[in-house]
Amino acid sequence: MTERIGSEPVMAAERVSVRFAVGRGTLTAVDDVSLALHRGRTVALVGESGSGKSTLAMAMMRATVPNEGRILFQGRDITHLPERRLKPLRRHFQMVFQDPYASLDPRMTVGRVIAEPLRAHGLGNRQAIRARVTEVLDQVGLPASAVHRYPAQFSGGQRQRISIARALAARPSVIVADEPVSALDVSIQAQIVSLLGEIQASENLAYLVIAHDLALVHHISDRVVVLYLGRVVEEGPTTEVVSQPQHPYTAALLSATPTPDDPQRERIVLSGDPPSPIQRPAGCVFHTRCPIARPVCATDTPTLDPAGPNRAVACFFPGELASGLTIASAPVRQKEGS
Ligand SMILES: Nc1ncnc2c1ncn2[C@@H]1O[C@H](COP(=O)(O)OP(=O)(O)OP(=O)(O)O)[C@@H](O)[C@H]1O
Repeated sequence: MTERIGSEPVMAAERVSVRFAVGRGTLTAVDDVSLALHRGRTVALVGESGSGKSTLAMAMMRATVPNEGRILFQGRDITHLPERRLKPLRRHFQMVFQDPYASLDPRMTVGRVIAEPLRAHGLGNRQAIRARVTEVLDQVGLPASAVHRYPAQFSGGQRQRISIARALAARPSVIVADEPVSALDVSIQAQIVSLLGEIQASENLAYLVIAHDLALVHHISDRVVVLYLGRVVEEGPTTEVVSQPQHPYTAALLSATPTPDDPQRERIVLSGDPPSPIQRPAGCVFHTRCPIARPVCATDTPTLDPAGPNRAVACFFPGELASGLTIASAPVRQKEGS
């Protein structure tokens, strides 16, 4: 798939950093990350737990204010917009969460759940709201009669359809989906992925999909951004990143993802856990776990440099772990003390 993005992004993060004060220290959750969302396209944000995916998404949704950088919506800087001016814009960006059971209020009927954003934004009278609720229910493949029932009366997949209907109700332009299928049975996952695809096409939506591994990303995204300890280590068109990862961390993530066409793929087992985001390593953030790290990686920080059209990688030795075979022959260095 070639990437030809001429239009202005509907939403963008520009050099965003988010830090939290913890105890006496500072935790850097997101470090100088830029990302652009375009209508009709999906960006997948990938990384281990704690890599900063949700924090970045929250900053883009303006649920938090970044410490540095800018958030743009339709070209407008909304980074420091006060809530009263942000509120009318909020209907344009909606979220779908991992666990539809936890994210849907169990005391509300499905009708109320879906109508809630419409009411909150004053989008129509009772009759118009009812009509819209029926419309989005139909769009997600649920009967109009669902409005009278409660979320608990539905299966996991149906509940995720309800969450999607709720996100769609106010006709947003951006949907952030945080692990939208990982809580669902494998048999249901494909249905929800294809539903999200159909809805994206019919509504021309921009998606940001958060995922901790690359398995889902393959089917759902045009572009992938790989985060490690709050930094982008690699980004590019999904098909290219997945077939030829340039960063050893991406290669490691991919090696953990079984693919039917490459069952022989060797696993790169990364030694140790990610370092604490409070005490981030000097040099390359990944060097303490990197199987190909050299001395320079511990002292100098690689910048995110172009690695082909629409691709970028932050590594002094990009491409060294590009294929399963190379991975297998590369010794995995055990870090002392880990
Ligand atoms: N409100 C907060 N206060 C302090 N630290 C926080 C806060 N929110 C997030 N963090 C920290 O920021 C880092 C990034 O967390 P974040 O939730 O963004 O990662 P993630 O990649 O989304 O992980 P997961 O896949 O587990 O959701 C973590 O170290 C986390 O502990």
